[in-house]
Amino acid sequence: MFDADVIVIGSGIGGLVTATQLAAKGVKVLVLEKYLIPGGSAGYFEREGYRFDVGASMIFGFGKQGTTNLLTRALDAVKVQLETIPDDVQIHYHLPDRLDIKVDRSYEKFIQALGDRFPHERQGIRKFYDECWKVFNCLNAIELLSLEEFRYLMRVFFQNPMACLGLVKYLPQNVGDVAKRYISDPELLKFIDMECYCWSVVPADKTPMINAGMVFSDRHYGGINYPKGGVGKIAETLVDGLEKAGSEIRYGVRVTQVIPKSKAKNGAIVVKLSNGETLTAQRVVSNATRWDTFEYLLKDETMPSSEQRWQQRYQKSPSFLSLHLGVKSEAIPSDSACHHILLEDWADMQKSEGTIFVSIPTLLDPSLAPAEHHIVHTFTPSWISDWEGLSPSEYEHRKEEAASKLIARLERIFPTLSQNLDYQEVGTPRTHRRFLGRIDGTYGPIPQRKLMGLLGMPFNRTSIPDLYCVGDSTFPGQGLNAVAFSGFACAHLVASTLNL
Ligand SMILES: NC(=O)c1ccc[n+]([C@@H]2O[C@H](COP(=O)([O-])OP(=O)(O)OC[C@H]3O[C@@H](n4cnc5c(N)ncnc54)[C@H](O)[C@@H]3O)[C@@H](O)[C@H]2O)c1
Ligand SMILES: CC(C)=CCC/C(C)=C/C=C/C(C)=C/C=C/C(C)=C/C=C/C=C(C)/C=C/C=C(C)/C=C/C=C(\C)CCC=C(C)C
Repeated sequence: MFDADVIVIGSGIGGLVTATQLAAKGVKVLVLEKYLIPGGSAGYFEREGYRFDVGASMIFGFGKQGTTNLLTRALDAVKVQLETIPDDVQIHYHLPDRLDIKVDRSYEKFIQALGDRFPHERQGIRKFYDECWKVFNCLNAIELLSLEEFRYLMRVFFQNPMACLGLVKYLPQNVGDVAKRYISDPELLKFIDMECYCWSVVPADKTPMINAGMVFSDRHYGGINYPKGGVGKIAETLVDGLEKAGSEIRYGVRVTQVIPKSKAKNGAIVVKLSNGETLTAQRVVSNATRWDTFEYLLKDETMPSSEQRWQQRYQKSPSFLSLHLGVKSEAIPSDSACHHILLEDWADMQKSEGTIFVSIPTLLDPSLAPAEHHIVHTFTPSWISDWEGLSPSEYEHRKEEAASKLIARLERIFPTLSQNLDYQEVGTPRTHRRFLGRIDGTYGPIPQRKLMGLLGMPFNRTSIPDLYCVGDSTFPGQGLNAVAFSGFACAHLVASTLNL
């Protein structure tokens, strides 16, 4: 029986980065995953020769230089590598009033294209995106570890005081306020809203400036890079590294309860499994969302007041309705971009099934589909409430109906899509809840109202002794590179409590 120092509940990228970072420091880690494969939202499934990504598809963090390339660094730490394929265009936007913009990997090309569409705002566009670079340059100049660890804060401040002061300045700011300082055209401000919404699922005035600095700059610096073999390879490769470093992962193991050490007989924090087993460790890290951790795994405890306050500040974002399509290659011109955003009416941007996201990873890695075929992974925000209380036949009918509507809308970009369908599978918020173990299938926390940037996001420590949280409901929020940061920070903090 493996005697672990640290137990990590869940093998999402947040959990796996925590586990591998600790394992690289010589800690014995046991990861418990309820599903059959690792990765969570960055997992995959296979059907009829297609390998579909379940969620994450546009991957930041695989750059080669600086300090913000956290996925590259996480793999390097446990001596494993992954081949990636550079994506030349981050997103091709198809927006109302024929606003058609490609975000090129080259910053200058992107700024030129946006300026051509809004010539009267050329200067404002440059100033706004240049300010995002200031945030990124501060982040990319410092070692990225736990902001809860005082010695690190002192060290990083003395090593690079200007970068730290820059970050302190931007931590309480939101994108909307910065954009409005430079830009006044209402249509361009809507475009900036969409630039934020498509990864933060909130408009610019609720999106933290630190996160935008990462996304709007890193796409031109390290770039968007797709892992060869599919997004699932990231988690699989991290698991290889974890095992090489002497730690373990168990699959098909659902944690049902965490018992704080004050209630446990031997004074150590306890984890109970659905098969009746109980395990103890010196520290436990939960990669389940904070809602799942405090409302389900700690259901017998009074909710700590810090968590109650967090729940008042943040709400669950919608989940997604996902359409996994296999299509004949005739439907997709070979010079298409891999990622697209489609919206016909600005009033619908935040509505359920309003904005459509598209990812066609086979344009970068054809091995994910049978020869002469593509994957068209299409998703759109959708609330769990729209899918509950239905009979099995109503549920199936609602899925069919939603899929047909999405396909019809997508024909604005790919006019022969419906004629070329080969495979179709629909995932709903219920699917995300069931397979990813995420409450209501949520994509993560979003501010209830306009907040001060990232200041309200909790870090990794919780008020339950020896229990830590990692993943997208901890600082700095959603995104694989963001949860990788949360994993680096969590492992650093846990290691410091173990005097490593
Ligand atoms: N880039 C993109 O295109 C994109 C798209 C969708 C999602 N994402 C990102 O994916 C990230 C998700 O990462 P994450 O690390 O927060 O977590 P995650 O939700 O991906 O992983 C959590 C893991 O914990 C497991 N788990 C949950 N409860 C459990 C229990 N009780 N017992 C055992 N296992 C349990 C789940 O099965 C899952 O594997 C998010 O940041 C999200 O933004 C990115
Ligand atoms: C000492 C003193 C005085 C002071 C100090 C200060 C400091 C140091 C501070 C610091 C800070 C920090 C470090 C911070 C950090 C941050 C980070 C890292 C962040 C990150 C972020 C990232 C992100 C946000 C990302 C994201 C992404 C995403 C979400 C994506 C998504 C996508 C999707 C959904 C999609 C899609 C689309 C299509 C398909 C089209």
